[in-house]
Formats: sequence, C-alpha cells, structure tokens
Amino acid sequence: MSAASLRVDGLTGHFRTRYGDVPVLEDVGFTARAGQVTAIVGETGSGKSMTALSILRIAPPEFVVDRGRVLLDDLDLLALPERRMRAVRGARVSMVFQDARAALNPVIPVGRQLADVCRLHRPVSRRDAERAAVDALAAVQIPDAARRARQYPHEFSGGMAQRTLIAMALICQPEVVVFDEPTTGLDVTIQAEIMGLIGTLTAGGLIALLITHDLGVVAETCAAVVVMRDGRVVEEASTEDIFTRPRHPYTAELLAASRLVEGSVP
Ligand SMILES: Nc1ncnc2c1ncn2[C@@H]1O[C@H](COP(=O)(O)OP(=O)(O)OP(=O)(O)O)[C@@H](O)[C@H]1O
Repeated sequence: MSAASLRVDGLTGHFRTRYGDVPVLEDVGFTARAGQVTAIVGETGSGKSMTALSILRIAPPEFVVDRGRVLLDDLDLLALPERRMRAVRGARVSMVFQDARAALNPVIPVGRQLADVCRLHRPVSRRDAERAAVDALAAVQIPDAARRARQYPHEFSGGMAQRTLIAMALICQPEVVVFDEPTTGLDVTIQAEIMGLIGTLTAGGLIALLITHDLGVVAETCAAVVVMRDGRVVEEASTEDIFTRPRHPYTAELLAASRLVEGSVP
C-alpha cells in the first residue's frame, strides 16, 4: 500500500567547512500528504535544497544531519542502513532536478536511460523495461513515445527533456517525488504545461514536494505551503491560508515582494 504522508520531524544539520561548522537546518518539521502538492518556499539559502536532499539522503558528504526523522508513514528513512536506503531511493522516493539536460546522459538513448532505472529496482527483462520506458514517456504526454524513446537527449526540447526526467522519477511508481524548481529556464507556456502535468500525476495519490521561488506557481498548483527562512520553517499552512491570512511577518514579506515582481499572485 502507498504511504499516506511524508513527515519531516526535527531535522537539524550543518555543513563541515574548513572554517568550522556552519548550521544550515534547525529543527525543520512539516508534513506532506498524498494526492496533493506541498510547496517549500523561501529565499535563496533558506535550506530548501538541503531539506530535500536530506529526505533522499543524497546531500553532499560535508553536510551532517545532527538529528531528526524523515517518516514515510512509520518508516524513518534517516534510520535505515544505507543498503536499505538504496532500495528505497528511486523506488519509493525520487527526485526531479532542475536542469533536465544536465541530468540526462547525452550519449545514451532516452528510452534506455529510463529502462536502466527501471531494471535497477525491478526484476524485469530488458524488453519489459523498455516497454515500461515507452509507457512512462507516454504517461508524461510525450507524443510518439516509442519513436522518442530511441532518440538522444539533444533531440528533445527543454520541455520534453523535463518531462523525461519526470518519467524517470516515476517509472518505479514511487510514493514520494521531490520536484526541485522543475520549470526554471522553461518558457511560460511550457512551465504551465509541466505544472499541470505534476498536478495531474499527484492527484493519483503521489506525495509531491515542490521546491520553488515562484509563488504564482504555488497559488495555482499547491494545496499546502511550507515557508523556510534561515534553515527553519517559519510557517506551514494551506495555500489558501498562506495567501489570505499569512501568520508570520516573513510570509507576508515574501508575498508582498512576489506581488511586486510578478503582478500575478492572487
Ligand atoms: N557545500 C557547502 N558548504 C557550506 N555551506 C553550504 C554548502 N552548500 C550549501 N551551503 C549553505 O547551506 C544553506 C542552505 O542552502 P540550500 O541550498 O539548502 O538553500 P536553498 O533554500 O535551496 O537555496 P536556493 O533557492 O538558492 O537553491 C545556505 O546557507 C548555503 O550557503
């Protein structure tokens, strides 16, 4: 059965640098529920990426988690031995990074890359994995998926490359997907299509976390919002409450700044 929620609890961590320890996350806690997109917002350096990377346990080695839990229902991902975490990563929890082209291997056909991810976690034949790859491309609405699967990343537009990364994250039917600024660098219509796709996929029961600077996207796509500042969560609320009744002055500041820049935030 799929997990109903992902709960980050008391997550605290620091970077080891040559100048000493730098605190980065302090008692970060929030809950993301299945079937809805939960946004993590906050200015640059607030700790959004380190939180996300810590959930998958793929933060750089200089980053040290001091304490906390990442609970997929009752399973604490931070307490798993690395060997068990390798089985969870990609299969139950996966991540979509911002730069799709950099994340795809330029010299391997797209379908093969998807099939390889599938075979890493499932005991399926190469043929079945290739079939799953075509299905995964079709599921993210890439037209003519069987032909596209044989092509290389440079033959794909930016939007298609991003859809491919989403297909790769979803091919093992994970319960949690973290999307890290998935539409950065794409033009506005493609951004809207990708966010629409993420919304549709999530409605099927996925636990989706969206790291973003774009409060316009949050207003349109997300059900809940976690606001971070200086490595802490300052507010966690429904999107409606965040936009209409922000409790923390910093949230109000972020909204005001975003309205000035975009003119589109409700
Ligand atoms: N390799 C590193 N060594 C030391 N400190 C680091 C390192 N990488 C990141 N940090 C610090 O960790 C803190 C959190 O960074 P993080 O990348 O999580 O922020 P963010 O909210 O995701 O920012 P952005 O929106 O720019 O991606 C920042 O203060 C950053 O300077």
